Amino acid sequence: MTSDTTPPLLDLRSVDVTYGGAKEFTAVRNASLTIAPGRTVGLVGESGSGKSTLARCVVGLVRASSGSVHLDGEDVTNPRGPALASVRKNVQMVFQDPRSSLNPRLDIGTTLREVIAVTDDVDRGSPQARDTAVDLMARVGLDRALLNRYPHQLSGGQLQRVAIARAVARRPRLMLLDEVTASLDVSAQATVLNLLRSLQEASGFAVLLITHDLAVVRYMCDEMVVMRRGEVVEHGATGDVMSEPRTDYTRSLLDAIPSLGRDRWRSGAR
Ligand SMILES: Nc1ncnc2c1ncn2[C@@H]1O[C@H](COP(=O)(O)OP(=O)(O)OP(=O)(O)O)[C@@H](O)[C@H]1O
Repeated sequence: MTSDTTPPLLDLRSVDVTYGGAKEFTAVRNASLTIAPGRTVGLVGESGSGKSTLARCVVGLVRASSGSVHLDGEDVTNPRGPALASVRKNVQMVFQDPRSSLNPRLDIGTTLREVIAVTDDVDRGSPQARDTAVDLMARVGLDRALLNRYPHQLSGGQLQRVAIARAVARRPRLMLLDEVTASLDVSAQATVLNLLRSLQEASGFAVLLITHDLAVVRYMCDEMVVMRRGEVVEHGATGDVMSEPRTDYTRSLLDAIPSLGRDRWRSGAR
């Protein structure tokens, strides 16, 4: 998809993230990571290894205490001003629980049109915004009738598709997906994973996919990154890392993949 000479879309260099409080704690330590345009990179590691913190640092939700983050060659470390605008425009993050990331007081149409208004510089009540919202619903495989419903009236899988539609509306170059299928049943997982693949094929955004489920990585990701205790301990082509892990830690994670993993989602809706 991309050649080795393609400059990275995301370039983290020696990033530390330290949480304050009574006892300081370094959750990410000397982490370096590049993601080329259009690539799908899985980020795995045991609970508490720093995966979410790393992603949150990229979007500016937590500060890097040292190191740097570059997006498309631009320094967006601890973004403010133009750097923040650049991150907001180019990077979208989707979280595990769509119920807590969508405003319960807004119907789905309003939620989408608010984002469309900002992205496309149109009035949120304009016919253009309405048409784009309808188009987005079609792209994520949801009935347009759901535009008039509120979050509590949708299933978890439907809500996650709305959250993805809202992220896609910004036309990001990088999507950070933090356990987006963890709260879904296997059928809804299949729908969301296959949806992400088709959206990515159509739009070409890169993905950093955080998951505990290595079968998801095997199904979705060109590359995988392994974190342990805040450090990046392995990064390579998914097939290479899975067939020849360089650390015992990665080997132990791989041993935990359920045997049915490989083709669990192939028959899912696309
Ligand atoms: N706001 C915070 N303040 C203090 N410590 C935090 C904060 N958020 C996370 N941590 C700690 O930082 C470490 C890394 O957490 P993080 O959520 O990044 O790990 P993770 O790999 O994403 O874990 P999980 O897979 O369980 O989501 C953990 O020890 C966690 O307790």
